[in-house]
Amino acid sequence: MPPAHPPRSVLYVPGDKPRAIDKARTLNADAIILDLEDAVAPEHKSAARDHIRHALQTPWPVPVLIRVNALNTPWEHDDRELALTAGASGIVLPKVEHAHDAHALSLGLPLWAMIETPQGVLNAHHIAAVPGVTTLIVGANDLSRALRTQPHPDRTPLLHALSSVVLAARAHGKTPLDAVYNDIRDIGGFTRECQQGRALGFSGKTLIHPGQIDAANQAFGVTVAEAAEAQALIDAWDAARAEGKSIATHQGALVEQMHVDEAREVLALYAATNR
Ligand SMILES: CC(C)(COP(=O)(O)OP(=O)(O)OC[C@H]1O[C@@H](n2cnc3c(N)ncnc32)[C@H](O)[C@@H]1OP(=O)(O)O)[C@@H](O)C(=O)NCCC(=O)NCCSC(=O)C[C@H](O)C(=O)O
Ligand SMILES: [Mg+2]
Repeated sequence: MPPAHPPRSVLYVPGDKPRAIDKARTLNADAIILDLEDAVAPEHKSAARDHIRHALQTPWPVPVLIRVNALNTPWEHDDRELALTAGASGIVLPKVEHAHDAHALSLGLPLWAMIETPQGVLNAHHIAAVPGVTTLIVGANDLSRALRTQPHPDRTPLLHALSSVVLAARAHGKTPLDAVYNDIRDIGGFTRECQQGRALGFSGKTLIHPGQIDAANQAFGVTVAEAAEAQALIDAWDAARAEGKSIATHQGALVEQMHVDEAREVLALYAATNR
């Protein structure tokens, strides 16, 4: 199922936890990633594939993707076969480092490439340019480890990488999704990180627990007040244009065509997420 709008909230669900998979069906995340990689121990990979195949036999209300194991792992062949035949909405490929990695998993399905290594960040522009790649996801756990950064509440050590991923995705019209927040008890910290991610230009956030969904939907969504403000700006523009003016002001600020386009996008996201 194609997403109606860029996903605000994308929940990882371990492929070897059928109870969590069943629960995910009832949650209000905008998309689901059924995981075969880091959430699943090697001895559970095979059972996880069976659970995922079974889960995809019944329709889902939102797009469901499969995160396969990285290229050149012992699971690559079986994961690829599942990805090709299970009926997923797309494939999430971890540890993409080069454009040819994305080409290697070109299965005719939308590919969400995880940028979670230094090489991946440096090559994000080339990865985002691959036609089948629709989305870039930051994997901050792997990236922090590879960069030897220290945890920081404002993610200062990762800011360059985070912005590089946004830049690469936006340059190619692809969707950038922010990394997971590991402390499932700390909704305040999670909400602040969502707000930071939105400010940096991400469209949404990847999640690990149902308790994170509402905060992500709110942070990356449009409030009633934001929608009203967008409409007021458009009204000011329309009034100015009706008077033959080329530009307008709204509440003392300059309004040009790009602000109107932005306001229309805000209204479109509001409409798509408030049906
Ligand atoms: C982190 C968890 C292991 C915590 O699990 P648990 O202790 O069971 O949490 P709760 O008791 O609070 O769970 C309450 C109910 O919610 C269900 N649940 C929990 N998590 C999920 C989920 N992700 N999807 C669907 N449902 C979920 C529980 O089953 C309970 O249900 P019920 O019993 O019916 O009431 C756990 O949350 C978890 O496993 N999360 C996902 C971890 C994961 O997927 N990790 C891999 C992706 S993140 C990653 O790899 C990062 C990236 O690559 C990087 O490098 O940064
Ligand atoms: Mg990772």
